[in-house]
Amino acid sequence: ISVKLEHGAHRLGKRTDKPMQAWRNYGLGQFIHWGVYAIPGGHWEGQYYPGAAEWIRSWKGMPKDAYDNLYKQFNPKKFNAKAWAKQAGDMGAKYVIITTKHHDGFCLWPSKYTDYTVANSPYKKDIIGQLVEAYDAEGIDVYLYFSIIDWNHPGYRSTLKSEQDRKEYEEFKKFTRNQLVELLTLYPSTKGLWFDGSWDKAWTEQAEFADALGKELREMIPGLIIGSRFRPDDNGNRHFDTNGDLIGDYEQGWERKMPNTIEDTNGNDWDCVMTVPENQWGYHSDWKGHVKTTNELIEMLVKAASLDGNFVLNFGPDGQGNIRSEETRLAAEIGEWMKENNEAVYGCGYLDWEKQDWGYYTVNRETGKKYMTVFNIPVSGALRVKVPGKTKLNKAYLLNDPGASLELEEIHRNEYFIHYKPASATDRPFVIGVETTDAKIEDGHYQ
Ligand SMILES: C[C@@H]1N[C@@H](c2cn(-c3ccccc3)nn2)[C@H](O)[C@@H]1O
Repeated sequence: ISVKLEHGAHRLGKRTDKPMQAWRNYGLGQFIHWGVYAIPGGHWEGQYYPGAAEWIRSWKGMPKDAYDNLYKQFNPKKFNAKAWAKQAGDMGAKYVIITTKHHDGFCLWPSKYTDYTVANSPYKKDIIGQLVEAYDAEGIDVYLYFSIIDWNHPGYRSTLKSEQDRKEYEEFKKFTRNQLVELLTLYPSTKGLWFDGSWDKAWTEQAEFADALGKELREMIPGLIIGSRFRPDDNGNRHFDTNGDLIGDYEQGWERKMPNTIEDTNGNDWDCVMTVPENQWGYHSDWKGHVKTTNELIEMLVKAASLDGNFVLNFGPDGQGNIRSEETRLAAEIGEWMKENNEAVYGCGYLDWEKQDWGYYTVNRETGKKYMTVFNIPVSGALRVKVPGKTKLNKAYLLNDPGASLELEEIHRNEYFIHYKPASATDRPFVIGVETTDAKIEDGHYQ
């Protein structure tokens, strides 16, 4: 039985409107984490900060007032919004999520509700405005990242311990609402908001306020898309309310991790946001540990599409506004692969055929066309394909050579080998298109 909630999920089931259908079909997105944390880039006075670079203010090795004065040095002379948008377009990103304000509270737009903004830095100009314009011009939908946590605002609290806390937090709530209304007013082409830092206990007590705020924002921009990390329900639950229903338009639980099965996704829309190194969102000048390869990232992208999710790859520009060379190379190589294979990603989702070891199935939601993206070629060269009971596999072809059919061998009912040995050694995954029909027998009923 479900309990009555005033501020639980405001909708059950997947949204089917056009803006959400477009969201569902993006496949690949770009995350941009940029702010004053890019200036120290994970170091301070010669000391290496091992944590996530955008969190350096919370590090004991970083004096808070030193950090809070960094904005007086923020003057990214190399910043070129058009170049960033072009690079994202060439990579094949269909949407971008841009940090307007991270946990430190520094605003990349000229907010009139605080002095801690780019307008009061040597750079002066509106960064969000330039990025929105450039990405819109590139045909890449813009989503704005907004952190509820704001270490700069005097009224911010992680928990409310006293009446004084509550009083000051009321000012913080008004400020938060004002900044969000300001952002959607200044940048009305925004397609959605990606909230972060909403885990604090203080915020999870604000069900009524946050529910009303969400309604107000959705009224400002029809079709606005907001994930499950924005607001709590009556009992402080986030992502899923007390009845287990998703609070928001898609599940925002996959940060630096991915679901493995369709069951893991609870049948919801979802996005996975991913860093290139293990855990750096903002610019860190000295990446340590494993840096993901192009093939690893392509596999995450295709795996996400195969499980009805979007994959969002993070970029952390440096203090001058440069995109670093590792990210530039990844964007180019992913883009090269997408140019040839994006038919298996864009507009594609979960095909409920039995998962096989060679890789992932995706199916185009409009056309029903089915794709196999192969990462692991068996030593035999025989790709095993199990199809559902009523399905017959008629043809398999390389996406980049649709004319030539691959040799099919029926093993037994509903199971085939597609014989494939690459002509030359390939170091990238490749896509096989498959054509099927529902298997009927003479008298027209299914076997
Ligand atoms: C999208 C990413 N979310 C932010 C984050 C993640 N976390 C966090 C905090 C505690 C445990 C696990 C994750 N805190 N802030 C990161 O700073 C980045 O913005």
